[in-house]
Amino acid sequence: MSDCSKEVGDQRESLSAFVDRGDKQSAYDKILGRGVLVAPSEQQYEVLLKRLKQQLGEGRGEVILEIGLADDGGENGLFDDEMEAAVATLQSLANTLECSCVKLRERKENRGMVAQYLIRRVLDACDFLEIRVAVVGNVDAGKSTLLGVLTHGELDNGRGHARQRLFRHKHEMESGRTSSVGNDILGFDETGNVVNKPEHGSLDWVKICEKSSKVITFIDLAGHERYLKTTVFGMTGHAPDFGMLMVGANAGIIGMTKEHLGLALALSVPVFVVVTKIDMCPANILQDNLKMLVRILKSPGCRKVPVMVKTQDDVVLSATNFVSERLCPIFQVSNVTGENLGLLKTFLNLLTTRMEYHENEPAEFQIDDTYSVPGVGTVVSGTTLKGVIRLNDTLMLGPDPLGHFQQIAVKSIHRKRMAVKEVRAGQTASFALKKIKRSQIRKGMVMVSPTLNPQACWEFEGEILVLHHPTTISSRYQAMVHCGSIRQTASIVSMSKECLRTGDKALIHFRFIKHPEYMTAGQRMVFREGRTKAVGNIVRVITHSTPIHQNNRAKQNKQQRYGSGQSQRNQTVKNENNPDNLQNISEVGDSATEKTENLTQKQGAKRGRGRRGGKRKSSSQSTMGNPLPDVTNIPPFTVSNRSTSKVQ
Ligand SMILES: Nc1nc2c(ncn2[C@@H]2O[C@H](COP(=O)(O)OP(=O)(O)OP(=O)(O)O)[C@@H](O)[C@H]2O)c(=O)[nH]1
Repeated sequence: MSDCSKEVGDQRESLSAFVDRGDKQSAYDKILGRGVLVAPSEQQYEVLLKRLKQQLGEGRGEVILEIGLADDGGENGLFDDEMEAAVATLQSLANTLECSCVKLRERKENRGMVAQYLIRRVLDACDFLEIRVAVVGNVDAGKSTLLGVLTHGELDNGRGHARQRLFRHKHEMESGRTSSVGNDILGFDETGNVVNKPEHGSLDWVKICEKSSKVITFIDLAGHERYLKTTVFGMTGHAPDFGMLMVGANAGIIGMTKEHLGLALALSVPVFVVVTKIDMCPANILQDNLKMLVRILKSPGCRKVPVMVKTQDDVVLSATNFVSERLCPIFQVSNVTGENLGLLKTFLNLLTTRMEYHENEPAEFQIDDTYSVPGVGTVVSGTTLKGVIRLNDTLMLGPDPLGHFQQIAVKSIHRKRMAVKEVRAGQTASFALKKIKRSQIRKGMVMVSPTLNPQACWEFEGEILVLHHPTTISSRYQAMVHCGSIRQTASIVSMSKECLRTGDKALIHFRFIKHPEYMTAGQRMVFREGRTKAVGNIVRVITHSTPIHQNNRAKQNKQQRYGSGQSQRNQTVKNENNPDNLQNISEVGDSATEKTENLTQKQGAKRGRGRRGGKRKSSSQSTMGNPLPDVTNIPPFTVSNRSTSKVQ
């Protein structure tokens, strides 16, 4: 048995198990057992049909079933003729429900064979299941290259050939570095075949979507520390279902790898790892780097169960158990020879969305970008978080700098550049809006159902865990709040503890410094500045009927006058805590490279202070306990900076 089978073997789903989960008093009891599909009676067939339909609904159109397992602890497996009959029944059930039925794997058990099948609904041309995968990892790990190879079906030459198709900016072409949040798609049809067919080097997204039952959207994030702000925004604002952490086989866990892993963990995004460049890495170095990776994943900060994926069986087992968040499948691939890319594709084909969907919930859509399209007008893109949004629906767009929401009509809807009539929770989309200028909209705004009667907030309370801070955090500290597609500096008004160090938890009262935002209790948030990072949940949103900004400014000015002394005191406090949390990731395998990096960072910070003459800082650059930024210089009610370029 492989490592993978050992790790996840006990969690296997079987058809009998899922039937067993139903109402015990109903007819399900009578159809339990290994032979349930072999020769079902008419009544049993109807019950199976009903259960399969329900299961497909829960799985947003697909389910993986295992046939031949005994439900009573008896002997597993079906004889050949029994298996044939069972598969015929399953095929017939699938056909009745307009689904495909594809064998994923089979294995020999003590009595006979056990097999796993993927049942996937055949969707019409306008519909497809969408899974979002955030691609993270250090510079040069091969992120853009892997995406180029997967989406364009052409191997790389080891010198940056495949990634050229994905770069969006001239400077990216020249430097070979990703700096923006990019989207690439990979479509699978109902039988799991890749549908991407580039024509003259470019992909027609509409064609891919029309032919696909499932579309994987890769959110390609920058690996360089300089673009960390954009990477954090990609992880929070684009609501990924999964994170794909890329590691270069030669380089191992260096630079931003741990930072990105920590971010995914903090946001509870399940992660799988792809080790690239195995074609050019000496075996001993690969083994050393894999050992280090496994050590980090198992460390108290991560508490993952790493699993090397080497066979088709491993793929199915890890994909079916992946939602558990603890499992961390590891792939070893080469973008040049194509080794193991087939396993990775099968895995991607089997991933299921994590976002729940309830048709009757009021709609909520978060905006992560805005465009002005000639002939169309203002277009916003983002993710549907709840409910359904249909063509010509009227929604509330906001909040504006005064905290107001305005009614807005949806003129047209696109999913992956394909015109559709509706979008549901978990799906990304672009809307053309009527009678609104692009300058009136910014990232972080929402469009919600009028029934929600949305309220904007300047202040909120969050329960926060400090993952890393060199000294202590106290009231008046300012840093960037990332929450969904919100990205704004907030200051700490008060805390349930006097000061916070690495590993501390506290209830914190925050206040945004520029404009009010729309938030809801329960949302995950990241509070960060450089490598200082705190994560947590919004527990209370404090809404005010009138803007409190002006009052706050007076208060903040006062605080600013007294802030500096306090900050100097704080800076001298040394962190002595060593809690069992995410910060431990950085303690595993600290290398000389990292130390050099930290040093460079510190020197950079010093240089930065020198340049600014140690006085005024921009809000996003403020450091803990240092004087607050000059809020008087921020115009009271202006729309925040909205750059058209995504480079940050
Ligand atoms: N030999 C070999 N080279 C690879 C492989 N994958 C990527 N490369 C090369 O590694 C270099 C860096 O790859 P990129 O895809 O740009 O790395 P990245 O992680 O996207 O880097 P950023 O965009 O800066 O974050 C390129 O020259 C690729 O051709 C691989 O599997 N084998």
